[in-house]
Amino acid sequence: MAERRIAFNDVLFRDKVVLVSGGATGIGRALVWILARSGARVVTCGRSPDKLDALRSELADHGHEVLAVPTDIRNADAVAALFAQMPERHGRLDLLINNAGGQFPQAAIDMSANGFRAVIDNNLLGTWSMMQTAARHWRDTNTPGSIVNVVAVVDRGILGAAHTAAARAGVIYLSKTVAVEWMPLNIRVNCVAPGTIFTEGMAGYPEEAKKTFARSNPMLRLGDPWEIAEACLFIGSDASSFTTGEILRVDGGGQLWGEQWTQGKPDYFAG
Ligand SMILES: CCCCCCCCC/C=C/C(=O)SCCNC(=O)CCNC(=O)[C@H](O)C(C)(C)COP(=O)(O)OP(=O)(O)OC[C@H]1O[C@@H](n2cnc3c(N)ncnc32)[C@H](O)[C@@H]1OP(=O)(O)O
Ligand SMILES: NC(=O)C1=CN([C@@H]2O[C@H](COP(=O)(O)OP(=O)(O)OC[C@H]3O[C@@H](n4cnc5c(N)ncnc54)[C@H](OP(=O)(O)O)[C@@H]3O)[C@@H](O)[C@H]2O)C=CC1
Repeated sequence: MAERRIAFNDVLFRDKVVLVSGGATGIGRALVWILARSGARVVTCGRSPDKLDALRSELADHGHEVLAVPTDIRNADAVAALFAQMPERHGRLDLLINNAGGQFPQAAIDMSANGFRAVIDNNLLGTWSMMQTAARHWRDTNTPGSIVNVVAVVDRGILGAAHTAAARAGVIYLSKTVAVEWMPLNIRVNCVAPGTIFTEGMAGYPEEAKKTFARSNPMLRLGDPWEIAEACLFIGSDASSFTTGEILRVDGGGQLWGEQWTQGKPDYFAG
């Protein structure tokens, strides 16, 4: 990631301040790298301090300074404390990328109330807390802003992940709503919907399912975190100044062709 080619020029984010949630691994880590190399001042968060320390030192080895603050996005006080650090450190915020999130694969019929709620809490309520806190910051400082929410492709549901399908659909329609409500505040709100992307997050999925993931799109391959990061950069930056309320699917065409069973394909659908 220290060397990989970037599709955009290196002035697009020069001196911009960008907050990326969940930056220590996977798509978030690619985002932190690409933004740091594009001249942005990057702030990130995550629950695990160890993972954030590793990220910080990896970037420092290449001359990039990243502010990485242990924060659970489900905790409103922690989110407020995170935002309070930014003006102190960087003076402002230009872009928020809500990438933190996740779920576990399970048949909907077996989900416990608490398991369902945990995924809604993480992906819908946590993301909303970040969005609203950022919008209040931009309103109170009378400065423009941009939000990118990393969601998922929900057009055909997400088999074996009903809780996250519900949460992501919630984020998408929340985004469309505030894209209009917050335009008087000069805040753009867009979503990037990744298809199946090879990240550390895949560790929680059964081997039987992982073997079939490449057939979830007509490219017959998994996506790379860098491919999602570049899409987030495009839609979050001034390169997309006339775009708001949009969903950019980056899924190798998976919304058109392919099957994705997060727990393996049931016999009923085989053959
Ligand atoms: C986008 C789609 C692409 C799907 C497409 C497939 C492509 C795969 C590629 C990867 C896609 C990714 O999104 S990768 C991102 C993956 N990363 C993550 O998921 C990290 C973040 N996730 C999490 O932290 C957890 O999954 C989450 C549940 C949301 C939050 O955790 P908590 O600490 O709050 O949870 P806990 O307190 O431990 O548990 C709360 C309840 O959830 C239940 N629970 C927790 N894990 C469970 C499990 N594996 N199986 C059953 N049930 C589980 C517990 O039993 C509890 O219920 P009770 O027992 O009833 O109390
Ligand atoms: N990979 C894929 O195929 C797809 C991924 N996505 C979504 O893209 C995003 C990134 O996923 P990916 O990179 O694959 O997965 P990872 O598990 O690698 O990354 C998720 C990151 O979010 C952080 N995180 C999770 N919950 C919280 C929380 N409550 N507060 C703060 N940080 C949190 C994690 O760190 P920590 O555990 O330390 O908190 C972790 O670094 C997620 O929202 C994911 O669901 C969507 C579609 C497909």
